[in-house]
Amino acid sequence: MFKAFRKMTQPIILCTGNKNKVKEIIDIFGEDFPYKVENQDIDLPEYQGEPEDIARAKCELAAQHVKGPVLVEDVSLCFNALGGMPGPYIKWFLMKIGPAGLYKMLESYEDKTAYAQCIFAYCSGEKGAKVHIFDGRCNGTIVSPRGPTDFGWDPIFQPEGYTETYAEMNKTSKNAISHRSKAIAAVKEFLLTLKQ
Ligand SMILES: O=c1nc[nH]c2c1ncn2[C@H]1C[C@H](O)[C@@H](COP(=O)(O)OP(=O)(O)OP(=O)(O)O)O1
Ligand SMILES: [Mg+2]
Repeated sequence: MFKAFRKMTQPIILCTGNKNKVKEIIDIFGEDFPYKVENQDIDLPEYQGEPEDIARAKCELAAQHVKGPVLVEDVSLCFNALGGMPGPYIKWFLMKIGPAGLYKMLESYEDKTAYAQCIFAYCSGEKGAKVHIFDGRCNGTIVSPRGPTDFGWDPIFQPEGYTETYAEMNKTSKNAISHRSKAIAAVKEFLLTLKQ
């Protein structure tokens, strides 16, 4: 079946400055993924707005810069009690108040549910090429921080149906159910069926 695919000669450039993302993305694509994916740490400005529009704009900037196939992703952490905030602004909240501060934000609310959202955007980089969007979500609860603190808000996000936070889970378990893996499943399907 794989003979039907022609490997792209040009690598897909994954534009992100986040090394933890790169590791998870490469692991989730897996070894049998027939495209070469290379990371470029390009600091792309992020617009304000809806998550999909942010990812789209980020992808357009990446494509202009790389002038070839690009993949970007934008992650939101949305608290249901707060109408989806911090959402795409989670990075700045995390930087200013940390995971424990984020948990405290929900102190006066009974509803501690949240969802993690990962939006991938792909563009071939050809003139006038459109941006393709892929959305992956994982529902969960915001809890007092537990587990290693090496990746963002992982210590406060406990996915639905699990007793461990993302941070406490081993990487294989997180990658099997995460917002990121759901979005990547859609990216993979699209790229594997791309007519070349
Ligand atoms: O699976 C995750 N588990 C825990 N934390 C995570 C995850 N994925 C992203 N994060 C953090 C990184 C950043 O603080 C914010 C998203 O912001 P976001 O703009 O998408 O990431 P970023 O600026 O680090 O990298 P990029 O260069 O791809 O924009 O949530
Ligand atoms: Mg960013």
